[in-house]
Amino acid sequence: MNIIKVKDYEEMSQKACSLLLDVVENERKPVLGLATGSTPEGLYRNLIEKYEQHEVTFEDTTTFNLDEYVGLAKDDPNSYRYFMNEKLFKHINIQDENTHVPSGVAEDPKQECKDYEQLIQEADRIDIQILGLGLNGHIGFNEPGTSFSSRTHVVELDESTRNANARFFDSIDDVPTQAITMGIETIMESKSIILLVSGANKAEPLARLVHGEVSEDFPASILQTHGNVTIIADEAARTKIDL
Ligand SMILES: N[C@@H]1[C@@H](O)[C@H](O)[C@@H](COP(=O)(O)O)O[C@@H]1O
Repeated sequence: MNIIKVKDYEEMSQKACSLLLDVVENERKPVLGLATGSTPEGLYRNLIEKYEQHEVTFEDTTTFNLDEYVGLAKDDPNSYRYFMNEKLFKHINIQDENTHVPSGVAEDPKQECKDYEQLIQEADRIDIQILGLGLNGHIGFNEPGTSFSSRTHVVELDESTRNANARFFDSIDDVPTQAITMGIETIMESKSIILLVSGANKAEPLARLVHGEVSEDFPASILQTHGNVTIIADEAARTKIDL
């Protein structure tokens, strides 16, 4: 794993933006894997800025998001589809039909997972996948214990994950109990992966990811076995790693 050391959140976001733009500029039909949460917001702000400065076009870009809450519709401000529309898609020239987020309100969530997986397979590959890091080592919404050979599936969210994400909702009771997430094997098939890590609360999980054993108890540890992973970590997140 390649680790890029940056000073702070803003530098992490800029660095991630330039790596992503390399792909968008050099692939004929770029396929991006995108994430939600607080961590990639700065990256999206940087991408919008580059677009507004006419430095990039997204007209041939396709995107696949990692996950979505079950039960939240696309116009629910806490849905990840809403997040992506507001934080990125509506500000750039990407075509609506080329942006993919699993539906949280599909009548049959299991079928939705199959259809989503199928779409990813049809796109052939994800050129670059952006990941954040959950405090318990989750990637996407793949909680501890998820099989490394999982494909897109429905998950029960850990109480700790619901608590960590409760800050976005009125109360913990409003946080959905289930989500649809790309599987670990699906994520691992991406040609390249960029993991963004910022802030002191991520220092412990980052250390376990880098130095710990590869185990389904800590899903992000699988990244040690991928041939093209870049971790961009700021100072606060790096206090417990030895590099
Ligand atoms: N499902 C998302 C993940 O995709 C995200 O990477 C992680 C960290 O979130 P944050 O970036 O807000 O710390 O938790 C959320 O639950």
